Amino acid sequence: MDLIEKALRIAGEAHDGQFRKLTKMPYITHPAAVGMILQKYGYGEELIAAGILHDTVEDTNLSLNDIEREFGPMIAKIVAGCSEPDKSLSWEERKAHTIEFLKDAPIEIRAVACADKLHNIRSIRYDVEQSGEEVWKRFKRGRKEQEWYYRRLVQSLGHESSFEMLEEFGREVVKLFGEELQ
Ligand SMILES: Nc1nc2c(ncn2[C@@H]2O[C@H](COP(=O)(O)OP(=O)(O)O)[C@@H](OP(=O)(O)OP(=O)(O)O)[C@H]2O)c(=O)[nH]1
Repeated sequence: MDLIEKALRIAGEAHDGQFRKLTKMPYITHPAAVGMILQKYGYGEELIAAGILHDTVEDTNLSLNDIEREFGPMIAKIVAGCSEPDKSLSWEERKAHTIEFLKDAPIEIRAVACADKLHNIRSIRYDVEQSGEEVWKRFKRGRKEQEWYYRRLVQSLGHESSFEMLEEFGREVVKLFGEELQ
């Protein structure tokens, strides 16, 4: 079976019944959008499949072994790189770990993580445009902390080298939070 079709079927089933935070939007719309973003920026089917699968280990019953068995070591490595290793830690510790890890992560992990964060920040912007500042309440931390997280993500993802999708992510961060005051 085509790799992307297989990723959609497996992720679709694994995320069945899950929704984006406090919405009626089926969760699978997010990983599918991440795959589409990667396709738009010219990445190949292995990265697109990894993008579609990126939240399966963190948020569903699938394990990294399941992903490696079905999709091989490269896709499993990317999914591992996009998963928070310890969900029991505080929000601050988990996000600080992501920021540090992405600084010198392999480019294929940075590309999928960037597509993930790009879709998340765009959906926040659309939600704020539609529903106003109430939207921040659905997250574990509010606007100020999310601003800190997204600005650090732009720096961290560009620590080694920049790429086209990261430029777009940087523009989205400025659209939502404004230029950073020095
Ligand atoms: N923008 C947005 N995000 C949503 C929505 N529903 C779920 N999420 C997920 O929520 C996370 C941010 O929510 P927080 O409350 O700040 O943190 P937490 O769930 O990770 O504890 C994002 O994770 P992340 O750590 O930034 O990345 P990742 O988990 O996708 O890798 C994102 O994937 C939604 O409707 N809009």
